Amino acid sequence: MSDSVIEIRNLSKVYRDFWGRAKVRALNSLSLDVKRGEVFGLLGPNGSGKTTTLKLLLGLLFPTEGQVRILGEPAHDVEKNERIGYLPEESYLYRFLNADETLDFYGKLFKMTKAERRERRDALIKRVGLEHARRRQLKEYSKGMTRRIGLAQALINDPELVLLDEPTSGLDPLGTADMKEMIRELKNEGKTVVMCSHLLADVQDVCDRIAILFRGELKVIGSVQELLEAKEETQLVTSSLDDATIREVESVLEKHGANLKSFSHPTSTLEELFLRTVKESEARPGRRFEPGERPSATTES
Ligand SMILES: Nc1ncnc2c1ncn2[C@@H]1O[C@H](COP(=O)(O)OP(=O)(O)OP(=O)(O)O)[C@@H](O)[C@H]1O
Repeated sequence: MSDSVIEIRNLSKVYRDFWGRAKVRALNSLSLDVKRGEVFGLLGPNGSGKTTTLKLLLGLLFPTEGQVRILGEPAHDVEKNERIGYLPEESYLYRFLNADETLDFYGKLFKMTKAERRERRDALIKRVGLEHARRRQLKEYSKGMTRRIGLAQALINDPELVLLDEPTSGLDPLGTADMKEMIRELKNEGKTVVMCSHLLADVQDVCDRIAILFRGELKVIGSVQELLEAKEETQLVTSSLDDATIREVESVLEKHGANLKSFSHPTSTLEELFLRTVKESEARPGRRFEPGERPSATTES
């Protein structure tokens, strides 16, 4: 079995107007892979093509050029969607159903038996922390509760791959922490997660790898650790040193018996990386960084 759950090759999407005239090139020759079991973050400013990518993966849109294979099948094969969970940016759940009825409804769509539906529904409601509100109509739900039931719905079919569009948007810090924990749990269960988000700190916390899109083009891709680690610098953390020792420390650290508590490359934040990528992409539209390469703070613009 290939360890790539998603294989995107030279994918382009041009939206056309009513008369078939090209209106927007939302994606331009995108190629990337998502590996089994990783949490992958798709980032980019508004309108950079993130949602378009997710919809192409689900086969909800047809590509203008290029190929997408997902779970070993072509993206237009809708049967593979039975193995995928999708949390859209905007919830499209029925407002007059309660949480129990909602999950029961989606369980029926996946042809689950009554007993399976009940078991799955109870487990998911517990998992997303909605036990107190399971019999309230969704129209009464807060934004955070709506995100939670949306996630439960996305997981009803116990999917191998979960696509999350802005999973933490509108959540308070507690809700965000819960959502991040739930994403980590999905990873621990061996599931693959792809998430789009503008909330960079959240992405930094949960994603193994990220890609940054800019106007439909891939600009940066790599592991979060690799992209944020400043290899050209070294950071030492020691026990408190007196001034004299500090002056000598570069040459004689070991001789002075300092207690070296950590030894690492300092990391920047995903926010810095994101802003530098956008700035560099605006200044030099043709510039594309190699996998794992990143625009440095000193990149000229
Ligand atoms: N149905 C559509 N018809 C025409 N243009 C569209 C359509 N959907 C998206 N677009 C355009 O395609 C581009 C990419 O949009 P997309 O929604 O994929 O971006 P995004 O990165 O998800 O943005 P956001 O962060 O705002 O959600 C934008 O210029 C958008 O206006």
